[in-house]
Amino acid sequence: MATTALNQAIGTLQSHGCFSNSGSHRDSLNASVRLISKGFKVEVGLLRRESYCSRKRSFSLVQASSSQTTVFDAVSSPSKSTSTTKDSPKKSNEAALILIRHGESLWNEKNLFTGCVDVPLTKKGVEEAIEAGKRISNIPVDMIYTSALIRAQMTAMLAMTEHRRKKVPIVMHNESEQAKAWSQIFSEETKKQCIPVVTAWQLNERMYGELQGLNKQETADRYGKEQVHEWRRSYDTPPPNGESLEMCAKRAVAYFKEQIEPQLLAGKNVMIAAHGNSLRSIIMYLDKLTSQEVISLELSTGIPMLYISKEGKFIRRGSPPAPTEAGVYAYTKNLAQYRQKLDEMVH
Ligand SMILES: O=C(O)[C@@H](CO)OP(=O)(O)O
Repeated sequence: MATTALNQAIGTLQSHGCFSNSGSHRDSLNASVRLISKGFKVEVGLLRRESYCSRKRSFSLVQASSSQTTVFDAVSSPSKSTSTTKDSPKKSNEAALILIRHGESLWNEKNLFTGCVDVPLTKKGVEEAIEAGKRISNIPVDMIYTSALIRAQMTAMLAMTEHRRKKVPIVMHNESEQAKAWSQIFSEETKKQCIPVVTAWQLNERMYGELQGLNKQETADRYGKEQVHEWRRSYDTPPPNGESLEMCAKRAVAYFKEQIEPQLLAGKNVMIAAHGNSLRSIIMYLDKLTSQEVISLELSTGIPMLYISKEGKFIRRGSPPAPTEAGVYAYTKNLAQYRQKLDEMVH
């Protein structure tokens, strides 16, 4: 294999802008993440919070370290207001966090290592994104973060076509002063009906180095199943000239802490559309998984997962099975009230 310098590759990455439904889920709609760790199996879903409780895990998190960016001022968000609004019935430091891995891409379909190669969704991926949107259609979304890659962006946009609030997701363009100026909105009323979409290369898929474009099965045949599994799932072994999960976490989790966590702490409801490994690293942080536990964390394409951010802690609420699932709204008073408002608006 060629010896491209990793730093060079990461530099390139900076310049441009996963849940397998494995195993025997009793309810496949309910399945979001399957974690098998050191001889015990934890299936996390809406109705399986007890699994995590039984592990006696604490969900407390480190407080966010930096202040909010000004990007979001371009489009106002309901939960920013201190008064009761249509979208956020009650001001609170509680917020919903939806994580979603992109729908199936053309290279997922072909079983090729994709990494930072910018591949679009398949028709099935488009359908998965729409289905995911239905499942979160009653959950408030004030801010959307996606990677710089089209498969995550398509997923976010397609999912939002199903949202009952019918706000318009608007991609923020802050790459230059001109881009910023040329994409301004001059109606406060219109701004209120928009959701800012922030694209960030830091949320990109892990850079897969010299595996990008190779067939996963053929690579396993050539280098051995164990070696390829280590490249794909271990925490600190990078694929040749690529990023390990640890390296991916350095940028993805840092971005989450610096940019996204302050939004959640301010009560904004956030959706993140990203990738198998960038999301694995974020989930590792949210759920305080060890480098051993994360090895077994598998994410399927197009399955949304919900967390509630409250008082600096993240509470995993699994994957909303359907928009009408009563349990979704039993999570918090705020979500129930939000849904009630949506019902009133629609009827
Ligand atoms: O090819 C990739 O970019 C990723 C996600 O599809 O693969 P893996 O499951 O090996 O992390």
